[in-house]
Amino acid sequence: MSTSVPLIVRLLASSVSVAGRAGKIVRDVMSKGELGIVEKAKDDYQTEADRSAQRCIIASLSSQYPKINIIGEEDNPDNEGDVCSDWLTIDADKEVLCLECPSELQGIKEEDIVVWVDPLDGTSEYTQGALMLKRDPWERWKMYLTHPLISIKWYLSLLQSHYGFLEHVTVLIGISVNEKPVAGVIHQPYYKNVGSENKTGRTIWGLQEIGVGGFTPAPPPNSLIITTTRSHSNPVVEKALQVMNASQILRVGGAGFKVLQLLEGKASVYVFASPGCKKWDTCAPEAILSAAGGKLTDILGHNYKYGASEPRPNKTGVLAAVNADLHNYALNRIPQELKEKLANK
Ligand SMILES: Nc1ncnc2c1ncn2[C@@H]1O[C@H](COP(=O)(O)O)[C@@H](O)[C@H]1OP(=O)(O)O
Ligand SMILES: [Mg+2]
Ligand SMILES: [Mg+2]
Ligand SMILES: [Mg+2]
Repeated sequence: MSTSVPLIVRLLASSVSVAGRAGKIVRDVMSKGELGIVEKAKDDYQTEADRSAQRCIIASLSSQYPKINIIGEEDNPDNEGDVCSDWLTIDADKEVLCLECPSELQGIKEEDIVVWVDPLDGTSEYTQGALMLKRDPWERWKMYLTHPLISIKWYLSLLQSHYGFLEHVTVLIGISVNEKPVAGVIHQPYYKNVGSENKTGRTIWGLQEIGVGGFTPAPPPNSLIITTTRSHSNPVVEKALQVMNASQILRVGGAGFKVLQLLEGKASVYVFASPGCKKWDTCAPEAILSAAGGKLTDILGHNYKYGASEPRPNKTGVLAAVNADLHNYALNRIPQELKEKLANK
């Protein structure tokens, strides 16, 4: 790769390639069927796919950019240095390498950059998607035959909903400079490309001032459609949804997938009034959403900072929208007492 390409563009191009490699690891772990689930805390799981994908990403990026501070979600105490050569990816996406460098980022050095890695966003949906894939096809038919009350339609919709969860899984690589997310990658390992392309997965990228790529942006829906958590709700999260006066609420997994829904016109606002998300969940989505003209803040309307010493949790929740007007609308709808409740937690 030519070193005449500006650092931020090279790093984004490398991140696009390595995110695709990590996505293949995520699919391979699922195909082997041994997920190696570990419970890190209540409702907070890690699988072999989270661990391996992170090792692949961090080893690949740090071998090429040794002075960049790379922070990943998972602790891998046993295997930090153990990365097979097949995982080391030094390719760079050719289309991204041709991008212009934003004027503000022309002189930056590796030391100025912090990269936030979520090797698998939507672990809960990944493990639930696995439940259905694991079941033997013959067992499935037996279940149908021995339960005459279960209609084929009902069974197919159940199957679809579990397979559908895998679509929520993403690999996130967020690039921040001076505490601000400036570029990012969302890779969706289970996205099914329709048409002539016979490949699974897609990679979406964004770069400040330059724009977004890897998908076709769509205008927001005509009515207010909110996207929110499906696996980490609580009464405060629900209260913040009720006050929005939305025409529809979509409950899906992962911060990456919810921001994809905003970018693709499936929803207009993402509301999560709870502290569960961390910096690696929001860095890449925020960078891409801002590059597309959207906005992501906490529930109080404040920007998160992405310096290496910042606390990991996004304590005051997530509020994102496809544009500043809708963000403002949603921000004004959230009652002050709810904002205070989160801020004082
Ligand atoms: N209470 C929580 N504990 C751990 N992770 C959380 C929690 N809430 C949210 N997250 C992380 O934020 C992402 C978005 O949340 P949600 O899907 O609930 O909207 C989750 O996929 C998860 O990331 P990850 O799957 O990478 O651990
Ligand atoms: Mg996790
Ligand atoms: Mg995550
Ligand atoms: Mg994760």
